[in-house]
Amino acid sequence: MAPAHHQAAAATTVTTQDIRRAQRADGPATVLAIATANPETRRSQDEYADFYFRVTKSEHLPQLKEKLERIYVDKFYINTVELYAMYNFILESHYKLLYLFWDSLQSSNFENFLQIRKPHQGKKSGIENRYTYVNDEVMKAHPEFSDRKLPSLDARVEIASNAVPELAAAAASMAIAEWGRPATDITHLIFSTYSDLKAPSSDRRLASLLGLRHTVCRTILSLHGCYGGCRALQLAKELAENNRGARVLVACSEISLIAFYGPEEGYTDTDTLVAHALFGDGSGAVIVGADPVDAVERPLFEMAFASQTTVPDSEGAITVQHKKGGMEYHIARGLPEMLAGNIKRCLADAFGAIGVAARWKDLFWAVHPGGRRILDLIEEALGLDNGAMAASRQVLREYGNMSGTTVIFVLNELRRRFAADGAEGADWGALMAFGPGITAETILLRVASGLKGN
Ligand SMILES: CC(=O)CC(=O)SCCNC(=O)CCNC(=O)[C@H](O)C(C)(C)COP(=O)(O)OP(=O)(O)OC[C@H]1O[C@@H](n2cnc3c(N)ncnc32)[C@H](O)[C@@H]1OP(=O)(O)O
Repeated sequence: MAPAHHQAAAATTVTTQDIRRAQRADGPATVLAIATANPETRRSQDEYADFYFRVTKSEHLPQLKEKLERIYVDKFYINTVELYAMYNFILESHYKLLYLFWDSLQSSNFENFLQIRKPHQGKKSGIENRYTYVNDEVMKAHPEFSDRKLPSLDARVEIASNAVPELAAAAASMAIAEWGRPATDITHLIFSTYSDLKAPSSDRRLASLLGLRHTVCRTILSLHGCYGGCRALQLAKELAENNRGARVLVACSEISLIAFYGPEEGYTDTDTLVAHALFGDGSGAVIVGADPVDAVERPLFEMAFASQTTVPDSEGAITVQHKKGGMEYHIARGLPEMLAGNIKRCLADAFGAIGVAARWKDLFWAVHPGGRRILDLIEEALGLDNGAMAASRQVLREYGNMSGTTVIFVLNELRRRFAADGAEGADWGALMAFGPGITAETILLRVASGLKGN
């Protein structure tokens, strides 16, 4: 063994810069696996108002029920119910006339005709289905959840402390299986949720459920709302690029049970109705790491750059607060306009910082589908083609707004689309989410080799 003074001399030849350089990865953080999960109960938007008003014992408030239906069904589509009844009448009594009608429809506008046959398709909200943890059994066991004036936070928190990490484990175990390496190779875990308010929190429980190593570095993000998934991905990027060999598991899990209660006449009921028209439950998991291992890991998207922008004068536009009767939302009426009005600034902050002048039309888009109108207005503000937000719209249609988790569903949907067509088309894209603040997060992505040529 070398004498102590020789060891000290050797140590001084290594600089902190050397150590830092050795710690850093060579390549950019890369998405290596993505998976999603939902609770069992799937509810179509058509039946949601009936379910919601029944389980919250609010059927004595028909005007609020009508309002909820107005929020998610286009009046034209309600009218088509009557049209469809008329069509059935003709079918029974005037067969010949119907034939002519049918013939003309086929030759002119068959699509519209099909819509007549499917009157309630949630056209206004852009949502057709949602998955929810709350069902008849939950409400039977906890009738107090219906009334936000009753103290129910303890019971909600207790349920969420199990349900949230369990739902996350369903997505994370699929992501780990896709990744192809053992769960014990995960070095960092970032968990984002607004639904769990206990400590030790969902990150600790998820690590146990997955059998992660006891030295895994855990971080829990709370109350980021709809930008939680994007924030977690941005942190994963920093960790992966600054810790050579790091493999970061990002997990997001939301169950809207924490904010489920009945409508209340005259008291912020439009916020409650808008929230109950949009929000669904789900979990998403992403594994992020730099320098993918050849023939073992499959690089899906490289994360080239990430930024956060706070929209000026917007502090009160989206707020959430835990109260004794559950979490209360406020979503400003002008939110879609406010986001669309600031979208170019958020993109300029992201792209300007790296000196990239992008044509928005040349990018692929993964935008948090907060609501149909938000996607419409952003698309319009950026002059994008109609199909540019197809992945976001598809997720909104099938799952609703699952808060911070939603963006992971959108990323997964994009991956599916790229894998199906061999990643033809746009190479670079923007992943965006927004939430309380208003905080907008942007990640510049590039399609990676694992998605090309499939
Ligand atoms: C939680 C987070 O951190 C981040 C988030 O994602 S927050 C959620 C973000 N989402 C939104 O803000 C929703 C954006 N809005 C939309 O997508 C659409 O406006 C919508 C689907 C809600 C309705 O569609 P629309 O085409 O605007 O329909 P429109 O006919 O104008 O409105 C229907 C009814 O909803 C009401 N409404 C619309 N937005 C509202 C809002 N934010 N608050 C209260 N009421 C609202 C309208 O006043 C109207 O009511 P009346 O029929 O009584 O007049």
